[in-house]
Amino acid sequence: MTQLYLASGSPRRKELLAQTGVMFERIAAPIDETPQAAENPRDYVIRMAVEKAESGWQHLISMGLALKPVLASDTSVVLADEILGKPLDAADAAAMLRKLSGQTHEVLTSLALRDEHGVQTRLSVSRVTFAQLSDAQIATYVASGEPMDKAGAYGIQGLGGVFVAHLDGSFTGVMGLPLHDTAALLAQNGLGVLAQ
Ligand SMILES: Cc1cn([C@H]2C[C@H](O)[C@@H](COP(=O)(O)OP(=O)(O)OP(=O)(O)O)O2)c(=O)[nH]c1=O
Repeated sequence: MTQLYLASGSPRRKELLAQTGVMFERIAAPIDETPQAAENPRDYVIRMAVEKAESGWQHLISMGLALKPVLASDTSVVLADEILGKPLDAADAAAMLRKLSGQTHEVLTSLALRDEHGVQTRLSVSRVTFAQLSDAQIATYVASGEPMDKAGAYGIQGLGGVFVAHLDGSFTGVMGLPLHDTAALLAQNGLGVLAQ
């Protein structure tokens, strides 16, 4: 029986949430992901997860579905206060990877859990150091297609993992859903193995 709804179209989040053993269904939660002028990156990722969870909650109400908690998340790559979202095209992906080359950036992944009492949030912060990348390596990686639907134009769980020289934080957080933080948030609501 469904215990939770996941308001996300991300295949990574579906796969990671399944690892927690909680029974869930996915629902769509389309929102406008444009950052506000001068918005702090941490405020931005939290706001995105809250808006996705709220959109999912309103969807349950409008469809007359059973009201179960709605989980949503957002991931941004932040380099020196610049938010790198998903690349617009191959040229944008290559430009992001040139910026990340040889540098340490932060990956922020927010969580929001909406239920009848309101919304609870968490933020996972990881620091990722990229090796120095050559133009040829960037071109080959962009041609693989992997960067296109990912924040910062890379996937640590795929070929992009070979560029990661060092990680200080949560691997699953960088991938899009920090498993421990997610399980801890669910446990506060009596769900999942950490609630036992
Ligand atoms: C940095 C990084 C990001 N990503 C992915 C995770 C997210 O799916 C995506 C960031 O975009 P998001 O806007 O956080 O999520 P999304 O649009 O893919 O899905 P949703 O429907 O939940 O809004 O980048 C990886 O898969 N691996 C990585 O190493």
